[in-house]
Amino acid sequence: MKNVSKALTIAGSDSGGGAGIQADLKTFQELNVYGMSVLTAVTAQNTLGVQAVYPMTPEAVRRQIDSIAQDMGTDALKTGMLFSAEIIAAVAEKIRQYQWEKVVVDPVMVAKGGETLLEREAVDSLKNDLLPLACLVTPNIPEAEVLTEMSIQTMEDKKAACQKLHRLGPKWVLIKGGHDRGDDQATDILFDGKEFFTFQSKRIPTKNTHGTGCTFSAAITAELAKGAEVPDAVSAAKKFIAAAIENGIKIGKGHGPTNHWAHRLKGDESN
Ligand SMILES: Nc1ncnc2c1ncn2[C@@H]1O[C@H](COP(=O)(O)OP(=O)(O)OP(=O)(O)O)[C@@H](O)[C@H]1O
Ligand SMILES: Cc1ncc(CO)c(N)n1
Repeated sequence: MKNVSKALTIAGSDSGGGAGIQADLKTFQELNVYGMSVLTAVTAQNTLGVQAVYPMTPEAVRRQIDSIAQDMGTDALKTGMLFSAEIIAAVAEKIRQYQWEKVVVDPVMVAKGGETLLEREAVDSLKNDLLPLACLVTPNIPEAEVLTEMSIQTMEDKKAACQKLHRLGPKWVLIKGGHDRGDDQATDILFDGKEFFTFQSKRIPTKNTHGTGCTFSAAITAELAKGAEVPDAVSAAKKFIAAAIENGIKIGKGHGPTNHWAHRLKGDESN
C-alpha cells in the first residue's frame, strides 16, 4: 500500500463544477494528493452566476471536520466560501482543537457576478477568528481592500496592504493580481513579515476565469501537503493556474471554467 499526502477543502459547492469544492478536489487530484471536503454551503451556480445559496448549519460543518480529523487527518487544508460568522467560528474552533497549522485561507467574498458568498457582518470574524490561525491568506485586490479598509492602486499600496494584513496574524500574505486591469502581467506578491516575493505570468486575455482563485489556493494547499515551503508552493501553483487559464475550456454561456488538466498538456506534471 502506498502512502499519499492528504489535503482538505472547507468550502462551498459550485453545482457548475468550476469553482468551490469541485475546483479544489479536481486540483488536488491533478497534483496527486488525496482530497477531502467539508461543505459549508450548497450554491445553485453555473457559468452565468449564482442563482441561490443554501448554507449548512455550523453543527454540520463541525461534524464533517470531526469525521475527517478523527480518522484520516490531513496534511494541509484550505478554506474557501464560509458564508457566515457562525460557520467561521465553527471552523476556527476546529482548527484550534486539531492544532492544524498548514492552513490556507482564501477569503472568498463575492462571486464573479457580484453575488455574496460571505455576509458583510462576517468580515470581522474572518479577520479576528480565522486570520490569526492561517499559515497563508490569499486575497485578490478587492478582498484585500475590504480586509485592510484601504484603496489598492499601486505596487506601493499592495505592499502596504500586505503589511497591514500580516499584522492580523497570518504567517504569510499573498495578494493576487488577477484584478489588476491595467497590467499586461498577472503579478502576485507574497510577504512573510520581512521579505517580499513576486510571482509573475503573462496576463491571458480571456473571460474563462471562473474559479481561478479557488484553483490557485487549492494548488498551493496541495503543494504544502506534499511538504513544499510556502514560496515554492506558490511558484508551482502559479504555473498550474497559468496553464489552466491559458487552456480554458468552452463550457456554458458565461465565464467558463479553467482547465484543471492543462498542466499535463505542458509536460508539467507535478508529483
Ligand atoms: N487573465 C489572467 N491571466 C493570467 N493569470 C491570471 C489571470 N487572471 C488571474 N490570474 C492569476 O490567477 C490567480 C488567481 O487570481 P485572481 O485574482 O483571479 O483570483 P480571484 O479573483 O480570487 O478568483 P475568483 O474570481 O475565482 O475568486 C493569480 O495567480 C492571478 O495572478
Ligand atoms: C462555491 C463557490 N466558492 C467560491 C467561488 C469564488 O470563485 C464561487 N464562485 N463559488
